[in-house]
Amino acid sequence: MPARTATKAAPARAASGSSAKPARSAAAAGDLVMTIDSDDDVGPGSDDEELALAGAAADEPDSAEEEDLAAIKGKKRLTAQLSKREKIRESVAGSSRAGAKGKGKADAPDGSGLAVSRDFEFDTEDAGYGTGAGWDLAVNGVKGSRELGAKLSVDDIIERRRKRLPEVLLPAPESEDEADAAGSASGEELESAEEDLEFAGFGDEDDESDEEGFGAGLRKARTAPAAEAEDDKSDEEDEEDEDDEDESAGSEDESASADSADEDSGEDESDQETEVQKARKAAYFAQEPEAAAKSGGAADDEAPSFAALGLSRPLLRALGAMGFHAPTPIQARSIPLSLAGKDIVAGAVTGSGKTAAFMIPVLERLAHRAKGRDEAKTRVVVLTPTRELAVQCHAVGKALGQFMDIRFCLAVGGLSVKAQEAELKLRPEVIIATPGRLIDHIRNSASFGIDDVEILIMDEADRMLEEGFAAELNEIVQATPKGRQTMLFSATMTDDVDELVRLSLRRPVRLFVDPKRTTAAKLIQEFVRVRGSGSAGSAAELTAGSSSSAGGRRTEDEARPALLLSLCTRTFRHQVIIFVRSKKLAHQLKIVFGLVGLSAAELHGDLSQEQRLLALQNFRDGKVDFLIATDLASRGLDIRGVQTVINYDMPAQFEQYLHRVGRTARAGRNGRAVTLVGEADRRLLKTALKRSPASQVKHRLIPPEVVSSMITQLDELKGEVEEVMKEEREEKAMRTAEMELTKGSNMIEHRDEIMSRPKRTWFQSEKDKLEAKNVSAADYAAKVDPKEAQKKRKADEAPKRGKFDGLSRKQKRSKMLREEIAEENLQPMVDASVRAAKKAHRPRAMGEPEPPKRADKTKTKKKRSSTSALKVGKQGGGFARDLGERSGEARSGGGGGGGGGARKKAGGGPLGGKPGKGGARSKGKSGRKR
Ligand SMILES: Nc1ncnc2c1ncn2[C@@H]1O[C@H](COP(=O)(O)OP(=O)(O)OP(=O)(O)O)[C@@H](O)[C@H]1O
Repeated sequence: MPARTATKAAPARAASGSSAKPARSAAAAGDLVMTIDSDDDVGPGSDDEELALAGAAADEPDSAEEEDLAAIKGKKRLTAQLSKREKIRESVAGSSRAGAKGKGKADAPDGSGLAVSRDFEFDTEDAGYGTGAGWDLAVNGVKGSRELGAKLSVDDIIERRRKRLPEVLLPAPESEDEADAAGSASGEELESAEEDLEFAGFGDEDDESDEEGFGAGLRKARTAPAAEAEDDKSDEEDEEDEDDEDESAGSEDESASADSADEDSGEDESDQETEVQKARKAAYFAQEPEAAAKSGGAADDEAPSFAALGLSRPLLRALGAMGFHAPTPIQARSIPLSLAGKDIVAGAVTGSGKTAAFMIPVLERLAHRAKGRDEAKTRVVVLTPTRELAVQCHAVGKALGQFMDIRFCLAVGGLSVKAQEAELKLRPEVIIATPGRLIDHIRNSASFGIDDVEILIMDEADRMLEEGFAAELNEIVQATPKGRQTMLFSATMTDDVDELVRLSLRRPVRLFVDPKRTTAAKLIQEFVRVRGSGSAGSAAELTAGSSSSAGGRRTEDEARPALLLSLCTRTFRHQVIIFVRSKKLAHQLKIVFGLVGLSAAELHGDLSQEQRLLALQNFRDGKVDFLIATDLASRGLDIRGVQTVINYDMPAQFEQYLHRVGRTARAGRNGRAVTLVGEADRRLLKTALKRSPASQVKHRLIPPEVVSSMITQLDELKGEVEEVMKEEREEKAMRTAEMELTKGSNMIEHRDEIMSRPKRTWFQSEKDKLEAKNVSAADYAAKVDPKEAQKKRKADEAPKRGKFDGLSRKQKRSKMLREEIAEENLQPMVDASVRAAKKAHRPRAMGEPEPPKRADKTKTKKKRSSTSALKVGKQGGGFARDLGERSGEARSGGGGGGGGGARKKAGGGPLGGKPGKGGARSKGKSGRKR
C-alpha cells in the first residue's frame, strides 16, 4: 500500500488533464498514478481511451519494457514541445479568465406569494447549510487530488483567441420595462391562439406576427401523432449521442416514460386507467394511514413541525442549523411512514424537499441502532442515477447528521476506488452510490457487502427503473436482504405496478403529494418561437461549413444560437442553466459564449468527473454566469439562486421538461423557464400549456433585428469555433502522448506491483453496455411510436434463440469447452499442451534412436500404478495429460492467471452462490464478463 501512495506524485501532470482519458489510463494501471479514475465509466470510449487502456496491465512485460525504454528516449523531444505549450499557457494565465469573475451571486427573490402547497411555505431565510448550500468536495480524494489548470484548457485557448478577435457587438441589456413587455403574452392569450388558429401559421417564415402563430395549429397536431412520433424518434437518436454515462448501460439522458397518447389528449394518467389497472393498484399498494395523511402527526389545529414528528434532539438541532423550520408536505407525510418501516413510493414536485424526506427518517432510525464493535455495518444504501446527485445527497445527509455519530460513504464512479474501499472497510452506516460503482465494490472490495442493509432508497426512482439500469438494479436488489425497507422518490414517480414489481416491495404506501406532472408553484414558463424556413434536424452545428441556409433563408437551428445569445445578453444574464440535447452542442456553445465574452461552464458526460464537479462548483459560487448542460444535470440538482432555466431545445419527453425547469423555482422561490420552441416541439408545448395555470405561462418576443444581427455575428465566429476545436484536438493528442510516456515509465518502475494486482471484474462489458443502451432506445421508441411498440412486442414474443440451439451434441460440447477456456483464461495452457502434444507425435528424424529415458519413465510409472490418468497418457493423450498436469499446477501453485481454474474447481461459478468474504477480491470473477 505505501508503495502505491508513493508513486502518485510522479504523474500528477497526466492527472491534471481536462479529459477523462488520463483517468481511465490510470485506472487501468490500477490507480497507481491517480486518485481519480473512472472505472465504472466503461461505456464505449473514444480511441485514446482504448489506447490508454490497452497499455498498462495487459501488455507483455518484456516487450513493453523495451518499447517504453525507446519511448523514454524520445522524451526530450516531447519535453520541448510541452515547454512550448507551457509558455502559451503562461501567456494567457495572466489575463482575466472568462470564468474567474468571482462576483457574488444574487439570491433568487424570496417573495411571500404562493407556497408549494396550500398549507406550506418554505422558510428560505437560512436554508443554506454547510458551505453556503455548496458541496463538500473533500470526499474520497477529490480535493487536492490534481493540479488544476496545469494543462492548456479550452478556456485558455478561447481566451487567447478572443483577444485577437475584433470585439463582438452584443445587444445591450434590456431595461426592466422592456423585459416585462417582451414576456407579456399570457397563457390565456396562448390558449386562445390555440383555439383560433390553424397550424399553417406556425413556423411559416412569411408569417410576420409571432403572436398569431404561436401555439397555433394544435388541433391539427392532434390528428398527426404519427408524424410527431417520427420527430421524437429523431430526437431520441440525437439524444443517444449523449449516452455515455457512467452509472449504467444507459445514458444519463432521460428516457422517462412518455405516454404519447396521454400527452396528445392532455389527460391525466389516472383518467386513462382501466378498471383492471385500478384494481391491481388497489391490491398492490397499502392505504396511507390517516394520521400520516394529516401532516405528520400534528394535531388538527397545529401546524406540522419536526418536533411533532418525534425526531431526536441532534437531528432537530441540525434541521435548525440548516434553516429547515417546518417539514414540507412530502416530508410531513413520508417521515412518519418511513419511521414506521413502511415501503414508500413517493412523488412530489421538483424542489419540494424529497431528499430530506428520506434522509431525516433514516438518520432518526440510525440514531437508535445497536452500537458496539460488532454492530458496525452498512445499514442504508441510497442509489441515485448520477454522480452529481449522489454528491449532493451525500452533502445533505452529512449536514443533517452533523450532530450524530453516523458515517457516510460516497461511492460513485469517477472518484478514487481506493479511497472508497478504505472507507467501506470501516462499514459506514450509510452509503450513497451510483449503481455501477456500488456493484464494483460489492464484487471487488474486500469484505464489503450489502447483506446487512436494512433500508434501500432510490432517488429519481423512475429513472432508475428504466431499462438502462435494469440489470444493475436487479443485482443490487438481490444482494440486499428480502426484509429490507424500500423507499422510492421522484418528481415524476410512476405508480405502474408492472414497473415496480421487480423491486419486491412489501405492500408499499403510495404518496403523491402534488398532482402528477406539474411544475413548481412559482415557476413562470416562457416560450420563444423559433422561426426557420426548414429544420436542419437537431444536430445543430456551430462550426464553419455547417450552414444550411439556402438563398438567405435560415433554418431553425441557425436561429437558435442567435436567440439564445440574445436572451443571455439582453435579459437573463446571471445564474442561468441552459439545457441542450447533446454533448457536442454543449461544448460548441461554451466556446461561442467564451468567444463573445460571456462566462460559461459546460456540464456533460464527455468531461472527467472532476471537471463535472468543478463546473458545478464554479456555477454555484457565481464564478460563471451560465451553465450549459445536457440532461445529465436535469434531475435532482439543487443549486441555490438559479433564476432562469433556458431550454435551447425542447426535450423529448414532458417528464424531462419538468425536471429541467425544476432546477429553478425551488423551495418556494421564484424562477423562470424559457424554452425555444420549434416546429417539432409543438406536442410538448401543448402539454406544457395544458398542465400549467394560464397565469404562469408567457410568450416572449425578441426583436427580429436583434436576432438577425446576432446571426450575422455568429456566422463570422464559426471559423473561430472550429479553430478552437482544432487546437483542443492537438492539445489532446499531446496529452495522450504524454500519458503514454508516463504509463511506460510507471510500467518499468512498478511492473511487479501492477502485474500482481488482480483484475477487477466488471458488471458489464462494453458489449453488454451497448446492448443495454440499445434496449433502452428501443424501449423509448416503443413508448412514443405505436409502430415501434408493435415491433418490440413482436420481438419480445418471438421465441428466443438459445446459443446452443441447432447444434449437435458434439458441437455443443465443443462450444461449451471453448467458452470455458475463454472464461478461465486457459488459452495459454491449452496452447502449450497442443504444442507439447504435437511435439510428442512429431515423426522422428530417420535413424534417430528412441530417447531411452522417456520410455523407462513410462515403464516405471506403469509398474507403480495403473491409474486411469496414465491410461490416458498411454493412449497417446498428450493433450489431456499436459492439460491435467498444468491445471494441477495452477490449482496448487495458485499464481496469477491460474487462479481461475482453482476457483472453478471449488465451485465458485457465476451462479455459485455468494462468495466468501475473505476471498472478496476474486468474488464472482469466474464467469463474469470483462
Ligand atoms: N423543510 C424545509 N424547509 C426549508 N427548506 C427546505 C426544507 N426541506 C428542503 N428544503 C430545501 O429545499 C430545496 C430542495 O430540496 P430537494 O433538493 O430535496 O428537492 P427535491 O424535491 O428532491 O427536488 P428534485 O425533484 O428536483 O430532486 C433544498 O435547497 C433544500 O435545502
